[in-house]
Amino acid sequence: MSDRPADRPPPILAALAIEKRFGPTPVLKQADLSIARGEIHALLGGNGAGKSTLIRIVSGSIRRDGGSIRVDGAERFDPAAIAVVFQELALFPHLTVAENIDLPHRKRAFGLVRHDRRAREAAAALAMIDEDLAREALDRPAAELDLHQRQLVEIARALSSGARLLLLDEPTANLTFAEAERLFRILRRLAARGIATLIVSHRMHEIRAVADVCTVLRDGRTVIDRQPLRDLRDEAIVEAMGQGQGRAPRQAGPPPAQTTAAGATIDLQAGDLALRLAPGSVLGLAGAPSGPADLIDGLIGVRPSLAWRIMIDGRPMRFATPAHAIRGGVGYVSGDRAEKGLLATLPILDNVVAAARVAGRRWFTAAREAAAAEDALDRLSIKAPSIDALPQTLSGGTQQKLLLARWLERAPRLLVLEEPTRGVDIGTKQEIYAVIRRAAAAGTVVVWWSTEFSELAQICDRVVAFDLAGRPSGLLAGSGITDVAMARATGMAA
Ligand SMILES: Nc1ncnc2c1ncn2[C@@H]1O[C@H](COP(=O)(O)OP(=O)(O)OP(=O)(O)O)[C@@H](O)[C@H]1O
Repeated sequence: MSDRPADRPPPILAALAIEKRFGPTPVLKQADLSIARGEIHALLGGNGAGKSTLIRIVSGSIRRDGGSIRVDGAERFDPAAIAVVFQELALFPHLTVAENIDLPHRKRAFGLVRHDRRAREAAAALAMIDEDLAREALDRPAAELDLHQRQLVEIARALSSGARLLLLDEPTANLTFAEAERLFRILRRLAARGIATLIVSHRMHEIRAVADVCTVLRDGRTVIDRQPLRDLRDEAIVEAMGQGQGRAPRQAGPPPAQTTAAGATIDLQAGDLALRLAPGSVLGLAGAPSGPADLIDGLIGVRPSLAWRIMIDGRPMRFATPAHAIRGGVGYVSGDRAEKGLLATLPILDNVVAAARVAGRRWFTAAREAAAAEDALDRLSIKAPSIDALPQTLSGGTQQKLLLARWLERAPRLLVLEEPTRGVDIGTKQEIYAVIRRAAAAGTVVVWWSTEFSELAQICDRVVAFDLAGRPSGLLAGSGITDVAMARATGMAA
C-alpha cells in the first residue's frame, strides 16, 4: 500500500483527508498533514484557514467528520504520544512543578504510589529541557513561574507522559526575543532525540529559524504538503496561502470618514529622556511588558503613569477614564483581546462600532453603522459568517483584526497599539502596517508596543526601549532601529 522504502520508519503522524464542519460550514476539506520522527514542522496558513481546528482534531480534543489518523503507522495508538503544549491555564498554580509534571501519571497509577521515583522522573523530564530550571523550580508552586517557564514545564510533562509529537500553536506570541530563542534551542535539542514538533506561527523569520519542513493550509485544504522550507521562497508560501499580490488588499482606501481633529503634539518625559511626538509620528515601544504598560496606561486614561510626564498640545494629559480618553481622541487596541478588547457576548457589529459609539455616546444600531462595519471587515479581509455572529466563532487572528477594525473609520489624535498583529497572518500584517501608515499620514500620533522587533524596525520613526525592570533604557531612531539594537537595549539579547 505504501511506496515507502522498507527501512524507513512510518511518519510519527499521518493525518489524511481530514474533514470537519461546524454546523453547515465546512472548515477542513480533505486536509493532509504528515510529520516525520524528530522533525520540526511548520503548519502555515492565513487566519481562519483551519490550523487550530486541525491541531484540535489531531490531539483528540474534537472529533473529525472524515479522514484517517495514524501514529507510527497504526490507527490505534496511545493518545499521550501527541501532546498539545498550551500557553496558559494548563498547570495547576498551587501545585509544585514536580506535582504538575507527575499529574498525568496519577490517573493511571495503581498499587503503591512510588513517590521518590516519581519525583526523580519529573526531575529528569525537566532536566531534559532545562537543567537550571530543574534544579531550582521543581518544588516551587507553578504560580511562581513566568509564562515561558510554565511552557517549558508543560513540555516536560508531555515528554514524561510519553509524547513523541508536540503541538505548539503560536508558542512565541507572549514571549520575549530571548525566550523564543531559548524555546527554539530546546525544540532542536528534542528533535535530535527523535521528538517531533508541529509549530504554528505567523512569524516567517521564526519559522525559518526553527523549522525544517512546512505544510500550508488554505481554506481548509492542504496546498503545500510537507515540503522542505529551504526549497520554498517566502513569496511562494504567501502565494500558496492565498495572500500574494493577486489578493489586492485595499490599502490605499479613502481617508477616514469621521476625522477627529488629528494633529496633536504629544510630549513625553521620563527622567532625562524627553521626546516630542509631532503629528504623524510613529513611536515604537520595545521591551518587557511592565515598562510599555505603564506608559500605555497613562496614555489611555487607565491610571496616571508612574514614570512618565505626558503633555498633549502643551497641557498635562489627564483622562479620568478610558471613555474620556476616547472622547478626547485617543484610540486603543489592546493586546489582551479576551480581557480588555472584545465584547464577547455582543455580535461582531457592536465590536466594530464600539469606539464610534463611545465617542458619540450612541448606544443603538444605525443602518450606517452596519455599512461601516461591513466595510471595515472587508478592508481587513475579516472572514466572518456575518456581522451578527459572535466573536468567539472567529479564529484567533481574526478576533485580533476585529479590534483594529474599530479605528479604521476614525482618525484619532493618538492611536495606542498593543501588539496589534499578534496572531495575525502575514498578508493581513501588511494591511495593518498600511493602516498605521495611513493614520500617521492623516496626522495621528501612533504609539505602538510590539514584541516583534522586525515590524517596529519597518515602520517606526523612533523606538523607546525598556529594560527588564520597566525603565526606559534607550531611544533609537531612523536606521539605528534594528532587531539587534532593540534586543540589546531591552536586555532581551539571547
Ligand atoms: N466552534 C466553532 N464554531 C463555528 N466556527 C468555528 C468554530 N471554531 C472555528 N470555527 C471556524 O473555523 C475556521 C477555522 O478556524 P481555525 O481557528 O482553525 O483557524 P486558524 O487557521 O487556526 O486561524 P488563526 O491563524 O487565526 O488562528 C474559521 O473560519 C472559524 O471561524
